[in-house]
Amino acid sequence: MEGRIAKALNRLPEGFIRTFLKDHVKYFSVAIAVATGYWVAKRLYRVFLGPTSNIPGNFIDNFFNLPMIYYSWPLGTRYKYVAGLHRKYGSIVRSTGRSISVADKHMIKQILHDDDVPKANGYKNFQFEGNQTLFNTIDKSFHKTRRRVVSPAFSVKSINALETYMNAEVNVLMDHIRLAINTANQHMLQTAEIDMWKLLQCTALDVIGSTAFDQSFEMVKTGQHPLPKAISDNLSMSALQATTASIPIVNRLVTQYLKRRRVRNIDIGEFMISIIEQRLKSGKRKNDILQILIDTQQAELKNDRLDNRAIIHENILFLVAGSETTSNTIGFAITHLIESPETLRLLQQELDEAYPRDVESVLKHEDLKNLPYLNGVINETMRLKPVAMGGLPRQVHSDYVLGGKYHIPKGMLLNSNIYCCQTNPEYWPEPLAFKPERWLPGSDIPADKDAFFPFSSGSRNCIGQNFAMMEMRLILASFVYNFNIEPVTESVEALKDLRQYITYTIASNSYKVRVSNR
Ligand code: HEM
Repeated sequence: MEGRIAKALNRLPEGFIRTFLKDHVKYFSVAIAVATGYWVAKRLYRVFLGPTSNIPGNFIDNFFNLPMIYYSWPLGTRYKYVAGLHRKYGSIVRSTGRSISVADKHMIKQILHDDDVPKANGYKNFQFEGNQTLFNTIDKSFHKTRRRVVSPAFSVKSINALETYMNAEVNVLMDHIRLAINTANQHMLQTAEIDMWKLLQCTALDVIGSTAFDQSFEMVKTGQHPLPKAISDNLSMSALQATTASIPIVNRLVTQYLKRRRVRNIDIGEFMISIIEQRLKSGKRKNDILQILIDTQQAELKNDRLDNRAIIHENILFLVAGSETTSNTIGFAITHLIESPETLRLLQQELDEAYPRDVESVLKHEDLKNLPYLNGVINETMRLKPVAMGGLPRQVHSDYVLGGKYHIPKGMLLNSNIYCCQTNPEYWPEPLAFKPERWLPGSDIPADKDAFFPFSSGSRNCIGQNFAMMEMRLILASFVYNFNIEPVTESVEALKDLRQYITYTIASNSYKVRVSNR
């Protein structure tokens, strides 16, 4: 060792430093050996003797604590790696030196619900220009107030008032598909090929535009609008920022690049402020989410008022949180129905019984919400394809005991892995099979509702879940009620590459189907 260090020092340029180091090469070697020994011992201690050593995991991961990007390559595939660890080691695993993944239903309930462990610091990466929102804040007291103020917009009464807006957009989608079929028929084709994945994304954006501020983006009709594009650019950049968080130099470069890009994306703020100003100037009241947020400005308590900036950022959040989440879930439901034609037949049968085909009728949420098979299809899709496939990261700010026996040191991440819990064979017979009948009353293989967290749980659960369920029921039911659906060969291939970027999705962002009128 000493000889090797001496040789290496010979390569340094002549001068004081080289002479000094060469004169003291012995001490220098000892210092390096001590530092390396300490580093190795510390890591070995963490793996074999430290407080989390009773939690199994991969030795290399825990010893080196490699940056997250290492496990996330190709981008968006980290969830597969962690699922593999759960398959190998069980319901609780160390997924890196600093992070623990949990797929045990009792422990997830403890983390998210009972102890309400705070969101991980990484959520700050999603704060556009430092603005806190319901989703990205890690400050509990900010969250408590903001949630109380925003909640009326998502009450059952408010959501019911949004059905008209949603139905208008669903009709646009149905007309669009009928037109595609008519055009195909004119060309002597019996079915039309449509990219359902993209169409659903467009529909979800139109729905959120109309319900949030009474302004459809007309994405289904025109295929584009600058606002969703600017928001999705910002979001994918934030994801990159989060993934590089543990490599400070790369993270700093990414952050600087983002700042420049965001300045170019200034139109987001301008677009939103003009909508708010138009609303205030017109003096007309609407039934949308924006109206409820604007109304808070008359609240008695100062803390309960949302200024324009807060309204803008919460609305941007709804656009992000409320679009691909629902569209991808409906999209995945369609992929499952196509893969299993009997489930599609049963769903169509249920809808036909509710709305006999010889009577012209409009599908209403009041009826749809009580259709057991429709709800079974949606729940089963969210079980196997949860939006938050990668889990829900929380961070303990003081030493913490999980499940009565795991000692988690301050600063560690606890990731509630809802996918691995929702496919945990301890709770779900035939865990990977798509079986909507699990959710029917009296089923032989009843769903374990305590092991089902698609909308999370506790104070940070999804505020938009009633909204999402209404939208998903309306769109999915209308689609399968009106059309026959068949797969396209390339789409079967597309399903082989699924990724978790922000939400769980198909890597090619495309899923084509053949449709004809029923
Ligand atoms: C299938 C549809 C949806 C699913 C599966 C879903 C799932 C989730 C999950 C798992 C969380 C917790 C995230 C975390 O802890 O990191 C969440 C939070 C949130 N979601 Fe959803 N979501 C859906 C649709 C929506 C819609 C339609 C909206 C709004 C229009 C929405 C708005 C929000 C907001 C604002 C939060 C943050 C709530 C808080 O921290 O107080 N979501 N969602």
